[in-house]
Amino acid sequence: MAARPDPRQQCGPVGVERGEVTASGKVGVGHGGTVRGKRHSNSKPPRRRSAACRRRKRRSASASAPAYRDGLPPGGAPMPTDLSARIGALDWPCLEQQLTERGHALVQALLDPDTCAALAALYPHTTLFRSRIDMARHGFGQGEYQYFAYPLPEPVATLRDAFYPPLSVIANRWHAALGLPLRYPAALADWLARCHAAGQRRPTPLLLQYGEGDYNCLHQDLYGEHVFPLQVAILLSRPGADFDGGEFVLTEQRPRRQSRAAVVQLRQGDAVIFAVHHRPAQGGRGIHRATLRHGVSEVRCGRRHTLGLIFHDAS
Ligand SMILES: O=C(O)CCC(=O)C(=O)O
Ligand SMILES: [Fe+2]
Repeated sequence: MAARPDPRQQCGPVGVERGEVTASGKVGVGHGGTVRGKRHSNSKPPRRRSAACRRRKRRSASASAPAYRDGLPPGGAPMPTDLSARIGALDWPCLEQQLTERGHALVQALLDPDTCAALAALYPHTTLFRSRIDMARHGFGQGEYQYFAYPLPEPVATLRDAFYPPLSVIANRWHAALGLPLRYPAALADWLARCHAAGQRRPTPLLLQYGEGDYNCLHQDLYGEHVFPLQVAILLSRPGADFDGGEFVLTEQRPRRQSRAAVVQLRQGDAVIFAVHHRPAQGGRGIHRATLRHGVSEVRCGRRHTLGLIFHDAS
């Protein structure tokens, strides 16, 4: 049978903008600059499981193999040897256009399933991490995440190193467009040296883990005065197989307008690049600052893991 043409907008061989669902509404207004902004109550009414969730629960109860391979040694995740080169070879002009027009861009199938599974399997290796956050305890949502400790394991270090240079070019153009004087150096080490000199020394790349009923409230990942304006999240689990629900959501607030929401449909191994807190947006009266927040809708069933790459370190 002939393959159906993929209606999604292509961004070169790897970067692809997948179809997205957008909606308007009053979401998260008025928390400009709030670190992990909008919070709400964690008490929820009892949930009715969908038939698909019930079927998955029965299947996973009888399955003999775990969803993820376990027991990888620190730094032992298999890394595609060409990962750095592949990131450099992405269609950056196309990704920049998407970022500048919408505040997010999608890179399809950046990591292969084995690498995703190996990364998710790092979660129980607590010695790899500097701290673990219970989201409900902080009012951030429900679920948990851990910040990696330095030295970052592979392929996390390579991913962060390789994404930074092309993103710094975009970040500098955004700053120029917004009339901000700060410019970012071309190498991650130089940017991190600036963060460290200002007391932001703790690594921020993180691994997130969600179970049934978990969610991540809309927030901004700000950890101090020094902010790199773009970040990356990579979905490590398989939607529809490892979990249902749990969609990556972004909201954008423009001056004097209601917020716009976007659901980015990620598949396992896809990376979404997005604005941490602001992006330049073209308005009727010139360029202004749009404010962004991101989060994850409720995971209806199963388990979802994500790798987050944030480029400023934390104080
Ligand atoms: O789990 C997700 O998709 C969101 C992760 C996130 O908030 C982050 O990487 O900063
Ligand atoms: Fe985040």
